Amino acid sequence: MQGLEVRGLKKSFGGLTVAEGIDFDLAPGARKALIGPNGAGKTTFANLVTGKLTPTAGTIRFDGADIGALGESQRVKRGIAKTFQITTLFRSLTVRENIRLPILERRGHGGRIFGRAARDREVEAEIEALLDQFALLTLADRPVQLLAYGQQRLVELALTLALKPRVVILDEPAAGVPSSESHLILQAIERLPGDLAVLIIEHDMDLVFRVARSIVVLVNGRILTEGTPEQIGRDPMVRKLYLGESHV
Ligand SMILES: Nc1ncnc2c1ncn2[C@@H]1O[C@H](COP(=O)(O)OP(=O)(O)OP(=O)(O)O)[C@@H](O)[C@H]1O
Repeated sequence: MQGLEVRGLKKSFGGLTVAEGIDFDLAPGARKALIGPNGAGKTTFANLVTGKLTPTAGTIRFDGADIGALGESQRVKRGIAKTFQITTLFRSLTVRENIRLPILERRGHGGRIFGRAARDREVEAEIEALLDQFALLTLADRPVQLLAYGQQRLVELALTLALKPRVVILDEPAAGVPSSESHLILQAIERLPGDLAVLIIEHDMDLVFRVARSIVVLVNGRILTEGTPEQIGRDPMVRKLYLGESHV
């Protein structure tokens, strides 16, 4: 299968099992959300997929290949990326300078085929395209620390996309973003490449229901149910356990 294929995933910390029997698929072009109460195991699941954590049991395959033994940076090279956190941005550098860093990293600073000038032009063209995609062109030469919080989160997304991932995990992209800026996040997600597989972990149900075509509900480390937003919205168990009647 193309994309991500997780089977029987389990993670225990000592006697505490925080993921159990998780089967999960993410195909190219997917727009899937992972929701669940605090402590359900969402971040743990994301960290198992990126390789930050090692599973206790289970398999993770990408495009049919077992990637369970690969470390985090090897998985990034294969195309599996999780959003950068604002804390990883260089706050005194400009937006453009920040975006340049992962591009150079991805390209391995290599210049064996092209001359330096041609290579630089390619890098700058990539930066411009990302600035444009994330509506950051007018802010390109401003230090990140002077940007509004929602705009800083857009820079995070741009940095992640600079890695040219095929799977991207958006870990609470709207967390801390004031409602006056949340449309920026929604627009940015809507403008992600169509063939990119997107998994969004988010507590903001408005955002989840707008973006996701499929929603997975995690409770106590297990998948409770998976379905379309319409199915999840009217699932009585989900309403009772998590969403609360007022949300749907
Ligand atoms: N390194 C660790 N050692 C021990 N327990 C951990 C560790 N990391 C996470 N846990 C536990 O695993 C459970 C799941 O945590 P996790 O952060 O994955 O949940 P979550 O669904 O992402 O929660 P939230 O929505 O609050 O971010 C929690 O009970 C947490 O205390």
